[in-house]
Amino acid sequence: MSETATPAVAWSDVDAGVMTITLQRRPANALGLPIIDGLNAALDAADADGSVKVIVVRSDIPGFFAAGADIKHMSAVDAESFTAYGDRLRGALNRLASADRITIAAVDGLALGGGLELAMACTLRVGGADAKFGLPEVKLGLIPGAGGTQRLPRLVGRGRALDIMLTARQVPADEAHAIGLIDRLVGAGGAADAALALAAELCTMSLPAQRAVIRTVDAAFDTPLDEGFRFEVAQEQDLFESGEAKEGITAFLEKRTPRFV
Ligand SMILES: CCCCCCCCCCCCC/C=C/C(=O)SCCNC(=O)CCNC(=O)[C@H](O)C(C)(C)COP(=O)(O)OP(=O)(O)OC[C@H]1O[C@@H](n2cnc3c(N)ncnc32)[C@H](O)[C@@H]1OP(=O)(O)O
Repeated sequence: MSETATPAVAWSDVDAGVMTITLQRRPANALGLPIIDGLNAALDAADADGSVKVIVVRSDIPGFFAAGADIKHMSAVDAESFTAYGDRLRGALNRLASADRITIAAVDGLALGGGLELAMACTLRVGGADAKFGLPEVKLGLIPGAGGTQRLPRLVGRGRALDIMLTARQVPADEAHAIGLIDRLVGAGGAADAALALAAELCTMSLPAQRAVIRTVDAAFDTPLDEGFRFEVAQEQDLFESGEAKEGITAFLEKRTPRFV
């Protein structure tokens, strides 16, 4: 089937607070404009629907989550276009990273270059045992220019990040889980189902409280400790005065499941 017949990105209706975004651009989910624009369209749909609490990003291409920026297109653009297209890719990934909801990358197969940078822009990562991860840009004379040099060290530490980026090697899923690059390791081919199960579990909690946890944890990487403690207290205070905390505390005392918004 031609690429034009099948959109590069599809997204589901919202099911109990969960939206699934599926990357389906053959042959390798190369991150060219079809995927960049499709990802933005999917995020527009999520923003338009106030009921989305968790987004799962998965691939429908066997063997690939996403193989990175589109090298075929890269060979055909000049420096100005390279930067312009790069800005569009970076914009889409940063929009994913700042989505006002939890995002989970479900990785079966290869997540390389911009494909891993897309996964690292998500809140959490679930990897199947057959998944492999890498930032091989130095093989192309480039660097991971869609957030990889900033997000990978924050996830795995400076030394491991340099090892992965300087050697351009592919990191198997069990190692990726051991070093903190992925958060859940499941059976081969099982990442999407496991991510959806995790999403359902997350949807039973308070999203405003989860957003505050993400904000305060992310602040820890760029904030002196005392300032971070103050930020944490301020977040806690705001939540305690919110209806969410009142519902959560009341539900506990009434021995029932909280009904969060
Ligand atoms: C209009 C938009 C323009 C976009 C371009 C400009 C954007 C600029 C962005 C700025 C940079 C941001 C930072 C990100 C940078 C990157 O991500 S650079 C790319 C990093 N990724 C890689 O280096 C991986 C390249 N691929 C491979 O190494 C191998 O393909 C593989 C993944 C290891 C699989 O190997 P194998 O099983 O042998 O299969 P292949 O035959 O090699 O591949 C199958 C088909 O898939 C195509 N393909 C694979 N990767 C890409 C890719 N990244 N871009 C485009 N196409 C890719 C490959 O060409 C094969 O296609 P066919 O030959 O047509 O079958």
